[in-house]
Amino acid sequence: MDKLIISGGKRLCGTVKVSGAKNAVLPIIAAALLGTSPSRLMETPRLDDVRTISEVIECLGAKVRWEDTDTLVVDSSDITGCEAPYELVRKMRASFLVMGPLLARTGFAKISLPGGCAIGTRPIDLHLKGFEALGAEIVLGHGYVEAKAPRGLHGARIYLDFPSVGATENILMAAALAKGTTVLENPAEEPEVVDLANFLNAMGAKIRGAGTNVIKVEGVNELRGATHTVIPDRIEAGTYMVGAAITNGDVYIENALTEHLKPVVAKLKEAGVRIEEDINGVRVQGTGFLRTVDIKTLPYPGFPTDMQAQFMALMTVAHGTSIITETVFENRFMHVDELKRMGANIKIEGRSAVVEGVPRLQGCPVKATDLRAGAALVLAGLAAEGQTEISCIHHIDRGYDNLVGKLKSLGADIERVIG
Ligand SMILES: CC(=O)N[C@H]1[C@@H](OP(=O)(O)OP(=O)(O)OC[C@H]2O[C@@H](n3ccc(=O)[nH]c3=O)[C@H](O)[C@@H]2O)O[C@H](CO)[C@@H](O)[C@@H]1O
Ligand SMILES: C=C(OP(=O)(O)O)C(=O)O
Repeated sequence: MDKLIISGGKRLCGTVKVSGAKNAVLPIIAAALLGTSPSRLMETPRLDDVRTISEVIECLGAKVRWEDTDTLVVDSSDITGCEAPYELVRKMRASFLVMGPLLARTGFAKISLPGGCAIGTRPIDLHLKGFEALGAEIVLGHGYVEAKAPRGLHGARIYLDFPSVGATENILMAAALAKGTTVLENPAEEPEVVDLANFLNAMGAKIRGAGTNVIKVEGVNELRGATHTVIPDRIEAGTYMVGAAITNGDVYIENALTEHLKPVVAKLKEAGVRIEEDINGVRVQGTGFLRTVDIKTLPYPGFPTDMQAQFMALMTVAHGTSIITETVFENRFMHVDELKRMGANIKIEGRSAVVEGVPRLQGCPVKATDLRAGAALVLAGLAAEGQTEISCIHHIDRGYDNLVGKLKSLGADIERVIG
């Protein structure tokens, strides 16, 4: 098992470019299954999750190849299968996003029930509610979900009890080929949903209102492949912004869209971090003094849950007390125990963590429990006194493209030790 070894205390300085968004490209790769001709996806990040979902759609008969460093070509002209196996779906929940396209394209889909993961049970009831509303028959059994629509799908009015990102995306992909009009109420409004809708429209879909609280879809008979540039990863960008702040550094994050990061920018400014936004990115400078601030995670446009762990790492070395409340997932404080091993002073009270800032963290061996918890430990290690050794870094490999290379280019003392 590989590990990361970080010697803390180095200021991050310089320029880093943000890669394409994991949470945009995964549904977009799934959506390419709808196309009867090849799609070219530019700014595709080199992530384990991209490899996993590529394996899933190859199981279904799609052909996937890299055209150059960051362009992925997906050819789903011939779909030969309708079943996504457990060993792939369990690796990455987002594999479940192939259900909507498969159902719409072939009238049948059999997908392994996605397990939960460290951050919560992560059910799929809203996905299935949407598919049934569109006319699919759903059968659960033997760890699989089967969806059948032999006569095709039809439009429907669907209300989501919670603005689930995945359910919104799965339903949009299914509705794109349904007969008639679908109205989706209370959908997720994340930028990644908008990017998916833009890709689907480039394929010939008729989707209006993505990014608002009502989305309308006019079903069409066929979708063709399209060329699309994936939006920058706002969570990767936010992670490097916190990296600059926690090391009292000075980092220009190229390609960052701060429009997608308003709550993170606002909270970093409240904490005393200097932020200069421009059309090509954002400059983040530490000011030598960090104030604690309170955060509460919410669906977009609220503070993103995917930035909660990273921000908590920052608050562990700020002056004062911070209350961090996680409202989206029921178990997303797995990083707390590991940060406490490094000397952080954190108490969990229900869905909130009370963080008392300490002067400095101490490097030590810690374990990544999930993707963003791992990112938080990297940030803590960059600021800590001494050496931090992070194990189980396969979690981190899911969502950060060339993390070690990018941090090294900013002056971090970090090595990946092959285990
Ligand atoms: C690949 C991808 O895009 N992952 C993101 C996506 O995950 P994902 O799409 O899984 O997250 P959801 O928005 O669906 O989940 C949010 C909440 O809704 C609940 N829920 C979800 C579906 C459902 O059918 N029933 C239900 O109750 C979940 O348990 C969770 O408590 O959005 C999350 C919330 O922004 C992010 O943290 C993830 O990084
Ligand atoms: C939770 C995340 O991703 P996933 O939904 O793929 O687990 C994340 O990106 O923080």
